[in-house]
Amino acid sequence: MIRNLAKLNKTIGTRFYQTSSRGSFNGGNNGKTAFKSIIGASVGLAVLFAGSSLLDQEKQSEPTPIDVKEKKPQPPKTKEEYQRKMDEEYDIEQFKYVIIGGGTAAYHAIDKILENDKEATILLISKEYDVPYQRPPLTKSLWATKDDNVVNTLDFSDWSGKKQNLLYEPESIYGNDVLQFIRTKKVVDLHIDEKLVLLNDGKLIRYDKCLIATGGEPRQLKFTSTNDKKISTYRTVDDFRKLYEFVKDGDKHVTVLGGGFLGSELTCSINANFQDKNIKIDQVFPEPGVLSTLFPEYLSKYATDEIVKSGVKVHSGTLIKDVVDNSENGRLTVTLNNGESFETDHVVVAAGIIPNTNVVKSTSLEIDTVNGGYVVNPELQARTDLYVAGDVASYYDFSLGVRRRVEHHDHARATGEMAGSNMSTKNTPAPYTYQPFFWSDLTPGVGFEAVGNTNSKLKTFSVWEKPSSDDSKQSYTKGNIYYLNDNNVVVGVLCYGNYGKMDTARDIILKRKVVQDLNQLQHAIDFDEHH
Ligand SMILES: Cc1cc2nc3c(=O)[nH]c(=O)nc-3n(C[C@H](O)[C@H](O)[C@H](O)COP(=O)(O)OP(=O)(O)OC[C@H]3O[C@@H](n4cnc5c(N)ncnc54)[C@H](O)[C@@H]3O)c2cc1C
Ligand SMILES: NC(=O)c1ccc[n+]([C@@H]2O[C@H](COP(=O)([O-])OP(=O)(O)OC[C@H]3O[C@@H](n4cnc5c(N)ncnc54)[C@H](O)[C@@H]3O)[C@@H](O)[C@H]2O)c1
Ligand SMILES: NC(=O)c1ccc[n+]([C@@H]2O[C@H](COP(=O)([O-])OP(=O)(O)OC[C@H]3O[C@@H](n4cnc5c(N)ncnc54)[C@H](O)[C@@H]3O)[C@@H](O)[C@H]2O)c1
Repeated sequence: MIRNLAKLNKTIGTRFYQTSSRGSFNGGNNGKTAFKSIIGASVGLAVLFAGSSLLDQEKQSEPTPIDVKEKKPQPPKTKEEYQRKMDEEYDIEQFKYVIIGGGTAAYHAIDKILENDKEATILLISKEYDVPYQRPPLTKSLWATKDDNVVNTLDFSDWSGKKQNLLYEPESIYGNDVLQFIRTKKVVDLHIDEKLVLLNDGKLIRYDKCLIATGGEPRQLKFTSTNDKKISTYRTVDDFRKLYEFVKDGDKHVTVLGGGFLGSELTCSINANFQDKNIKIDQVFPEPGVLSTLFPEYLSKYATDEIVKSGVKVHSGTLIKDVVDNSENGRLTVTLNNGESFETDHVVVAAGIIPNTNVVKSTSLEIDTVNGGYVVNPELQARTDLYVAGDVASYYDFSLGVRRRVEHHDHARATGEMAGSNMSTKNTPAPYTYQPFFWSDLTPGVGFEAVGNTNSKLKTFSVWEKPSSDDSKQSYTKGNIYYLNDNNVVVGVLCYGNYGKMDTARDIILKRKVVQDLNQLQHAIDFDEHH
């Protein structure tokens, strides 16, 4: 914290916000960001810094003796006066906006607040060290740089070859009179009536409006070995740095537990980029194939076969029974529930996330007992002046007509923007009616964008482009998969290898048309030509 403040202090007087260089994507904000040039005087800067620097220190000043004869202490007359006295006594700093969590939803909320409110004072609190960054490249492009210095630069090229950096904005834009950043501190409670946030070091902060954007925590599994250097979860840039440092010199065996998005993407990226350095991977998961909660059975099988062909040893339909330290060779022994066992150097557990709903303890906030997460109204409020966005929000999906929770990037971006906008608008807050998309890339032939309810338990109808002669080896190159509910209404669409179709897919879902004859869907979405 002190180190951070020292760093932040260096930026005093700069008040310089950089425009993001990132491009736009389907449903994105067209690359526009309010982290833009705001150059001006640093009014109030000293006050905020002085306040922040006290966050980690005990209050040192002696109490001033009161002359009892001259002045009788008067009880506070108004709530505001009471608050002011309390804030002075306990060194409580006040911010117009307090954002809990330093991820994607938080970043986009701040961006909107800066756009709407020129008087904003914002405090961002994250339990991570790093300033907000995007997570998708952690399982994709960051592994493909062929530059071991990537752990320091976090520079990479995206799928189109465009140069990117993992951080949404450079460090230097945090820490000034408008935007403060507290890192490596956890919010442990919220007093909603008093509008107070409690940090794990005992400090209190007062807000006018607050956003909970705490995402989720990787599910931990218990094994006999408790060696947390060799058995890890994977969610943060720090997890990336550690795993990359571990595999970069080659000659290792890695076990990935999980056949969902994270386990499958990570397996494919490490395998594709480090196979030539003799990194061997076993992937273990209970489902019959990868991404089987999403892909129809035949496609999950195809994707799994592709991963096997790329050199990974896949154990589908299998659970890891235990992981034990092997004292003879310092490695780990993995035992499977089918009786097999093998030696490994590292186990990555990718077994889903648990939404972080542990920030409000002294007041009850409704938690969705089915989907998890804090229940919000259409304006993304859990209570007046308290908003929730991203992975941790349980919201009502207007176009699907169900309450749900979405654990994907575009939803975090869009709800972050919406919450930030609603927190700072002078107008009536707007409802979140957007239908977010998500995407994944595994092996070079396995990649897609999808929108809506794409649960593989639903009835699906797939339309595949006939492969050209060059593609003849690959069975599935480009296709559109439609997910239909019991009433034969399309509720989800997955465009496999067929990019830029999400708006058309959204329109189909929004129309809620009963599909009388599935062949009507044959040409509902065309195939793009440039890939
Ligand atoms: C490796 C990886 C790859 C992904 N790839 C894709 C992809 O390709 N496509 C896609 O659509 N989605 C992808 N996702 C999912 C997407 O990144 C998430 O849905 C998104 O990051 C959620 O954003 P969020 O802001 O809600 O939460 P997060 O980004 O998780 O941010 C939450 C932040 O809050 C902090 N925090 C939590 N509790 C507290 C507390 N009490 N006090 C202070 N801070 C706290 C956390 O440390 C974290 O910094 C990926 C996820 C991961 C992990
Ligand atoms: N604003 C948004 O909604 C949004 C969404 C996703 C990614 N991004 C940005 O994209 C940048 C790149 O991120 P990344 O490298 O982790 O993701 P990526 O390169 O895997 O994909 C990013 C986007 O490109 C699409 N895509 C992937 N492969 C494609 C292909 N072969 N042809 C056409 N489109 C394809 C994806 O569906 C996704 O929309 C990041 O800067 C990120 O912030 C923005
Ligand atoms: N492209 C993307 O959208 C993308 C990419 C990476 C990560 N993410 C997000 O990151 C988070 C983590 O991803 P994930 O793949 O871990 O979650 P997931 O829910 O997609 O998959 C979880 C996997 O772990 C397995 N699993 C769960 N409990 C288990 C247990 N007790 N024993 C053995 N296996 C168990 C499941 O069977 C499944 O294979 C999710 O929110 C995900 O949406 C998204």
